[in-house]
Amino acid sequence: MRRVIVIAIIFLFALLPVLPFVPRFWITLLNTIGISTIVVMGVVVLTGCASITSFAQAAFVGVGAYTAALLSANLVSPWVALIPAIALTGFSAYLIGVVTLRLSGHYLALATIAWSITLFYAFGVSDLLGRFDGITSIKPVSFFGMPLRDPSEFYYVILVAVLLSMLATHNFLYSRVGRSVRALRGGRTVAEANGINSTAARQVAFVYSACLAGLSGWLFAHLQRAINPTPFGLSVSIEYVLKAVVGGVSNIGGALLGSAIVTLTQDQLQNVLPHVFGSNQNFEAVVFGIALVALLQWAPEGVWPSFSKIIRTTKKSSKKRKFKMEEGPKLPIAPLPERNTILLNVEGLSKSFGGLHAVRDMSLQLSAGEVVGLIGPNGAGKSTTFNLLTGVIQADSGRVVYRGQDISRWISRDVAQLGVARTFQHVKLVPEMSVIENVVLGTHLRTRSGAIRGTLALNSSEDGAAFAEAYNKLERVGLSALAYEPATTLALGQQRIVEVARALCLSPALLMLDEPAAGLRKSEKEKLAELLQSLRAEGITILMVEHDMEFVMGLVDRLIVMNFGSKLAEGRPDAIRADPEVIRAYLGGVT
Ligand SMILES: Nc1ncnc2c1ncn2[C@@H]1O[C@H](COP(=O)(O)OP(=O)(O)OP(=O)(O)O)[C@@H](O)[C@H]1O
Repeated sequence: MRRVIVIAIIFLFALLPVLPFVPRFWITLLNTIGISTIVVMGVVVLTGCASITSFAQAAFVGVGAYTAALLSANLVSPWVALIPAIALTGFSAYLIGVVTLRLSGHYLALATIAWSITLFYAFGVSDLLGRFDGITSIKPVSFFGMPLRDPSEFYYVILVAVLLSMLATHNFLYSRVGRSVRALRGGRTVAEANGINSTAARQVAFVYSACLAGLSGWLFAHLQRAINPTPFGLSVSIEYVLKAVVGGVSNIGGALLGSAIVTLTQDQLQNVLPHVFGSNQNFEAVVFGIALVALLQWAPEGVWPSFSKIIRTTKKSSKKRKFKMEEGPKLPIAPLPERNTILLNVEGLSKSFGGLHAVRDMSLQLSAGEVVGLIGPNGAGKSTTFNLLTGVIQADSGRVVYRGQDISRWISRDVAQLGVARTFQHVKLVPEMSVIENVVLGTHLRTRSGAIRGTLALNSSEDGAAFAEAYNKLERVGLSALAYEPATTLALGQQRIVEVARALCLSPALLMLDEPAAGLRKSEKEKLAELLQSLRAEGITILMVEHDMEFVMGLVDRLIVMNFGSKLAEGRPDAIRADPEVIRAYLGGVT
């Protein structure tokens, strides 16, 4: 049904230019909205998914437009110039990204402003690009020998470009690489812990959004057939961000909605206000600014969430994205180390924060296949030890050897590559993703599809296998019934178990669980204990921080007790329970 409605809407838009009662300026407005939607979709990918704010998008449109104008004027047909226009824009974004994406937050936003100004003046002072007068008489795009000079003819090129870029962006965002970009919304720590290179993911988002801007620039050049630097300046970049914010940065539909709302509102204000105020001053900018502030008060997440809610209510259905699962090619499984061999050897690990010794001269050893509990009072240094072992933070001194390899200076994603999976004390799920999408992030290192395969939807078999694996792990932890729910609607205890399922998707040899039983009910704890026992039986080594002594004592082979950053005691549960030092420091206060 949904497909029929979409096809009907596309058909209606395709008919517009030939309907006699449709005024010409509608087509002009729709062309503007279409060209802008493609750029704003890039802003959605950047800001809504990768948490990057860029004010350089108009400048990237300029790179695409000038490349198209130069190539088609001097050398080749406009169609042939399309690929270099997109590729050169993407490449310039890659170069800019290499030097700029190390920054984050407002420093990054400021850097993109600097790039925007730089490129604007580069266009304006270049003789090749016609300085501030620009390039005129750009060749029109031809279709089977017929030049598309009229905006109502070029409208179809824009319509197809908008539809294809929406489809491509959808494919991209729901592909393996797109998910790694969206995972950035959960923070870089969780992305890296699952083996995702968060810097590369940011770079991919930056290049992808620039490619969309390059396509938009190509369309702009051949629609206007004359370009100069003005539409590629900073104020236009700000307008693109504004459109994304108005529409809603978290959805592709928000790009279309935001572009349409802002473009149409600006147009109407320009028409109406001179009559109201009796003068041709720039009143629309003032009224538009006030309307925008009011809108953001009413809908801080943009218009799309309210809009989609209305559609869903009228359809009387709840929207839950399902994913194809394929039992065909299984994902690779890393062989487990031989039972009882030394898996992890930690010697003299220390870490201070300012003057605080969070971990002090900590040593421990894990053998393959055992379950070990790391316990101790609050602030004893357990989570810091976890972070040191998994490369989230670097130790001041000491050595970590995993399966014979010194990994003391390794970063998180490289440690994950060795089959070390973890959960977090403070749950780290990606809020914008469903439960199963969060879990499938754990398969990142066991899958290979790149951005191009994903964008062209050529990854369905591997993706299907990844989702089958994720569903399988959710079944294993008892949460498959909630697979398609938004992750953050689950109870906190269940969210912890989702993290366990995600960690299992990594096919780990060492599973490190930070307070997995916190927030669980008794029956849920029993199920978790059963799961951990079955993992032990399979040969997976488990290191677990836990405060629930009843849970931990019945499960572990060995306990390591920490206090004030150091190891206080180590031994079998019975011995630890009877240790007077441990009772004094910790167990005396724990029930
Ligand atoms: N990034 C940080 N910056 C500064 N201090 C930190 C940081 N991380 C941990 N600490 C401090 O290091 C000490 C050990 O913290 P840690 O979280 O490792 O303890 P813990 O044993 O896991 O405690 P809990 O059981 O309460 O989680 C605490 O005093 C904590 O405040």
